Amino acid sequence: MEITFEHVTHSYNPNSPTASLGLDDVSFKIQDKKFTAIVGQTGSGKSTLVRHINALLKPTSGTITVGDRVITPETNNKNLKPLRKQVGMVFQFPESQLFEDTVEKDIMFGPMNFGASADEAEAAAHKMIKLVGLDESLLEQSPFDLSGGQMRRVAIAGVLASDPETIILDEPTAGLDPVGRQEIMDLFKNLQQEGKTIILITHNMDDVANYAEEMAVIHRGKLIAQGVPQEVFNNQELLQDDLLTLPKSAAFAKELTEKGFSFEKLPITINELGTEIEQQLNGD
Ligand SMILES: Nc1ncnc2c1ncn2[C@@H]1O[C@H](COP(=O)(O)OP(=O)(O)OP(=O)(O)O)[C@@H](O)[C@H]1O
Repeated sequence: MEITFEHVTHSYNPNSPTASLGLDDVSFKIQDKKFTAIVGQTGSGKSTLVRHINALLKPTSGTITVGDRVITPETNNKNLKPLRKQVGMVFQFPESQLFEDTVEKDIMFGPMNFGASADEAEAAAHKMIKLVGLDESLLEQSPFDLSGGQMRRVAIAGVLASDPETIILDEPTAGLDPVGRQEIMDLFKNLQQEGKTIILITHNMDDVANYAEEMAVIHRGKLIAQGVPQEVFNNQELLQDDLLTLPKSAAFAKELTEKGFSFEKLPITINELGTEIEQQLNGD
């Protein structure tokens, strides 16, 4: 689904002395079936931004269009189920939202809430537990007997079980070990290749470089850059003003420029870096 923000401003506690601006006149498009990363410093407004996509937050002014649904300041909370089914959200530390006494019931909760029969929801639980790399035997266990990484996967399976068209991931791999992180990121990439729209909030620039096709940079509630990662990570103004950190490969390439290498554009992945170095050593 294409998602369009038009002049979206969000003020927390408007008309009160504690009012704070979460988003400030943001306009941009998130393309259908693409993998888009949202980056920015802590407190820049990333979570505020994505919470408008399934109307968990309403704009103070402006509109958000999600497929054929338009969200405005007047949107009320009735009839949001179709939107919430279309747009699945994996929150930060989603395992904190597990609450049923078995893993199976936890994964079945979403689909049943959206109208699936118990049989359909059970079939979805069996499919999703395998998809997130866990053994089906865990379905009968209490989610609270699992490791942190397993709980995280169960929570993700619960969101996927409703088969949302768009999946929003708010730092889904925070606190996971590198192998677990890569497995989860590969899962999201596979889902995107199967036709889902993926929106990822992350502080990990290597994940952006390796997985995202588009990225948006938020700073103090404003959208300050958007484009393909290779272009955005080569935006000198953002780098000079410390509004963006570089992926490891690009940072390493930058250091190599002091050792006689030169790059027309900083390579952002290890593969690109390897190819560039090889060509330069061979004098190509
Ligand atoms: N419920 C709230 N009430 C008041 N202000 C809030 C609330 N939630 C967020 N804010 C403020 O809105 C701004 C944006 O916060 P937001 O959580 O969207 O940032 P973020 O980029 O997701 O941060 P992080 O990377 O730390 O998760 C911050 O100044 C924050 O203090």
